[in-house]
Amino acid sequence: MIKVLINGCHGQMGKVVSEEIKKDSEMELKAGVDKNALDNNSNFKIYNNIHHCNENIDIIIDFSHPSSLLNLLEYGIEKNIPIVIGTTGLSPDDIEKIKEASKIIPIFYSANMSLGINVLISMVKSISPVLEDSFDIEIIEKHHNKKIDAPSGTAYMIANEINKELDNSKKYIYGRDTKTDKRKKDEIGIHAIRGGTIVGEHTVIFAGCDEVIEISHSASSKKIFAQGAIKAAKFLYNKESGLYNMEDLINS
Ligand SMILES: NC(=O)C1=CN([C@@H]2O[C@H](COP(=O)(O)OP(=O)(O)OC[C@H]3O[C@@H](n4cnc5c(N)ncnc54)[C@H](OP(=O)(O)O)[C@@H]3O)[C@@H](O)[C@H]2O)C=CC1
Ligand SMILES: O=C(O)C1=N[C@H](C(=O)O)C[C@H](O)C1
Repeated sequence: MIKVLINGCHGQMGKVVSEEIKKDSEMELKAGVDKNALDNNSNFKIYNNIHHCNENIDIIIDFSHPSSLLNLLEYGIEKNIPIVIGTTGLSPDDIEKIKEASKIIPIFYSANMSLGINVLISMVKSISPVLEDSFDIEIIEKHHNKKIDAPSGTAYMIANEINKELDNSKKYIYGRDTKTDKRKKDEIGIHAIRGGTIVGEHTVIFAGCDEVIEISHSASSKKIFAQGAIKAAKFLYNKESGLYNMEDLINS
C-alpha cells in the first residue's frame, strides 16, 4: 500500500482526491494537512502544520495554496518524501524553488492533471508553428466562482508550451480593456471567465483571414484531476529525484 498525505485536504480538490484514494486498493490515506485542521471524524489524522505530522508517509499529493509551498518542500526534503503538486497561482520564484527541491526529491508538477488537456497541448504545439505567420492565437479559460487565481495555471501552461514552439517570440496580453491600439502579431491573448460551478474549460483560438480553428477541452468533474494526480503519485513513487510532468507520465 502506498501511504498518502493530502495537503489541502479540506479543499474542493482535497476532498475528491480523498474519495478517489479510498476506492483505490493500492493506496492508503494516512494523513491530511489543511489551514484549519477540523475534526471531521475522518479515519485519517489531520494537521494544521505539515511539520507536526510524524506518520510514515510514502507520497504527498498537494492541491492547496501557494502560501503552503515552502513548508511543503521543506517537509518533503526533510523526510525524503516525493511530492505531486497540483496547486496553481505559483510565482516564477515558486517554480524555481520547486526546481531546486527536485534536485533532492522526486517532484511531479502539473497545472492540469487531466489527460485531455495534455493531449490538447500536444495538438496546439504541433500546429502553432504552421499557423503562426497568418493566424492570431488567443486563449480563453472558464472556471467556477471560487477560483482565486487568474488566469488559470493551465492557460499559462498552454501559452508557455505554444511560445516555446515559437522561440518564445510571443508576449502575453491579459484582456484588452485599456488598449487603444490594434492587436500586434507578437501577442498571445489570455482571457479569464469566472462563474457558477464551471469545472474548467480551455479554448485555444487560431484566428486567420476568413477562417478560425478552435481547440477546446472541457472538464465536467474534478474527478479527472484527482485520478490524474493519483496516477502521477503511483508514477512518482520510487522514482529518482527530478522534476516530472504529465508528458513523462503519458510516455511512461
Ligand atoms: N493541477 C490540477 O489539475 C488542478 C489544480 N487545481 C488547483 O489546486 C488548488 C486547490 O484547488 P481547490 O481545491 O479548488 O481550492 P480550495 O480553496 O477549495 O482548497 C484549498 C485548500 O487548501 C487550504 N489551504 C490554504 N492555505 C493553506 C496552507 N498554507 N496550508 C495548507 N492548506 C492550505 C484551504 O484552506 P482555506 O479554504 O481555509 O483557505 C483549502 O482548504 C488551486 O490552486 C487550483 O487551481 C485545481 C484543480 C485541478
Ligand atoms: O481551480 C481549479 O478548479 C482548476 N485549476 C487548474 C488551473 O488553474 O489550471 C486546473 C483546472 O482547470 C481546475
